[in-house]
Amino acid sequence: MATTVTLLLGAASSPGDGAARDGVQCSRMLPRRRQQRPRWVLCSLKYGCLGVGEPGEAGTRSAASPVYSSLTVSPGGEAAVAVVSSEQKVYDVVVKQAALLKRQLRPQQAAPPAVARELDAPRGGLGEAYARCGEICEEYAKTFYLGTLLMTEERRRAIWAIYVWCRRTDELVDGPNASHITPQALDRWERRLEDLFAGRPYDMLDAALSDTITKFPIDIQPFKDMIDGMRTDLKKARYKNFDELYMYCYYVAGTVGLMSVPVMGIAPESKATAESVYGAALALGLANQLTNILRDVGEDARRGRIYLPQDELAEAGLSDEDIFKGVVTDKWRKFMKRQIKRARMFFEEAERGVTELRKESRWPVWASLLLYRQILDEIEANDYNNFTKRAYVGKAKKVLALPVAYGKSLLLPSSLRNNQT
Ligand SMILES: CC(C)=CCC/C(C)=C/CC/C(C)=C/CC/C(C)=C/[C@@H]1[C@@H](COP(=O)(O)OP(=O)(O)O)[C@]1(C)CC/C=C(\C)CC/C=C(\C)CCC=C(C)C
Ligand SMILES: [Mn+2]
Repeated sequence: MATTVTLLLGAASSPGDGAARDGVQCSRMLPRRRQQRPRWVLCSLKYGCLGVGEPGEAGTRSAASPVYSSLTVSPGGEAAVAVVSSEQKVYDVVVKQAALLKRQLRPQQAAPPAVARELDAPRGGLGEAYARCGEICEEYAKTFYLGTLLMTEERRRAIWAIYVWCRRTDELVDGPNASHITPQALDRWERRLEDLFAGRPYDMLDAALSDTITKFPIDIQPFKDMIDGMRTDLKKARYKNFDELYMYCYYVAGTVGLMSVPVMGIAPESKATAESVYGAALALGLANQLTNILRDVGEDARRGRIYLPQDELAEAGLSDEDIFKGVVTDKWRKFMKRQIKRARMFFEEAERGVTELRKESRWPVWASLLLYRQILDEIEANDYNNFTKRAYVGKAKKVLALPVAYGKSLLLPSSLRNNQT
């Protein structure tokens, strides 16, 4: 699939001028609709094409010499239709989510599930469903679970319900029954999702999410997109370039950010636009997934999968065989440095948005950002051996991250600090 996906990257001097920010060049080739947007420039976040690497290094491209993508934009600057449509796809989801949030609308005014009436009953019905979601979340993601305890009860339960749905979706393709999962099974999972959004949950865990969507302006699209990502995972074991990888990362992880923002909520004092906060949430999902991919290179290769962009591997003089052999060479180190740099840029983009969330929601997000980002440091500390050594953040570092995250969660929204939107 040809893709160029964009995010909102803060205020720029004038719409559509391709301004550079933080050394990252922004695309001049924006869809018309975006060029008309006041005060924002949508910058292409295809960092592989936009200033990652040292000047003159392969893969470093700027707006001045656009080679945005081998498959997407001609040197003359005409973007292919396919590019715009992929780009537009994520952008449209972001805008739709932001609009729902601004109007505090529920996407589908589904009848609340029958069990919803029992919401406040501590045992049985929804009370039990949410409690079970909490237990699952605690079991799989302890630190994150701890962070959710700071949130209001309604928000915390909603995040647990979303977490559990994501975890179950991932288990379909990665869990013990994964070898039996067919595209048809994913189609059934999607119908089940539609049913729960229509107020017809199949089981108690679905009922929790079904209830959550009646309380927060959550749209079905990111959920459907995550299922699409899992479909991709079933049939695709190579990614031609960063465009393709970006789209995959959006599907399986960027979507999580989009699902979570309506629940986490934007701080009432924030001056940021909802779109920019969604952009940051998307960036956090992407950063996490890229980090996941870099950590798991060896493990994935043993399953016959290489998520790394094929064109960048070739540029670095590396082949699939090199990945399967798994020997750390200077070529590999150089390649990895570039990948890590890109992931860090997404984390940086995400950071700007975390402060815009409601105060009580910021801690778990900061904690997950800091902890995940440290995996990149660990890959470096392992001298880029992600073939046979799993980068792991030790307990002491994990514990230390929690007060740091808490401290950061007390910061004023950056839109108030530096007059950003
Ligand atoms: C403004 C702003 C920054 C807001 C914050 C938005 C936000 C909460 C973003 C969260 C981003 C996030 C945690 C993304 C998850 C990314 C991820 C690791 C996805 C994994 C996919 C599959 O990959 P793979 O199979 O390669 O990986 P494993 O080997 O299986 O690990 C996932 C596993 C998909 C499933 C995702 C989840 C189970 C996580 C769901 C998490 C939530 C709903 C809560 C998110 C909130 C916080 C604070 C972490
Ligand atoms: Mn997985």
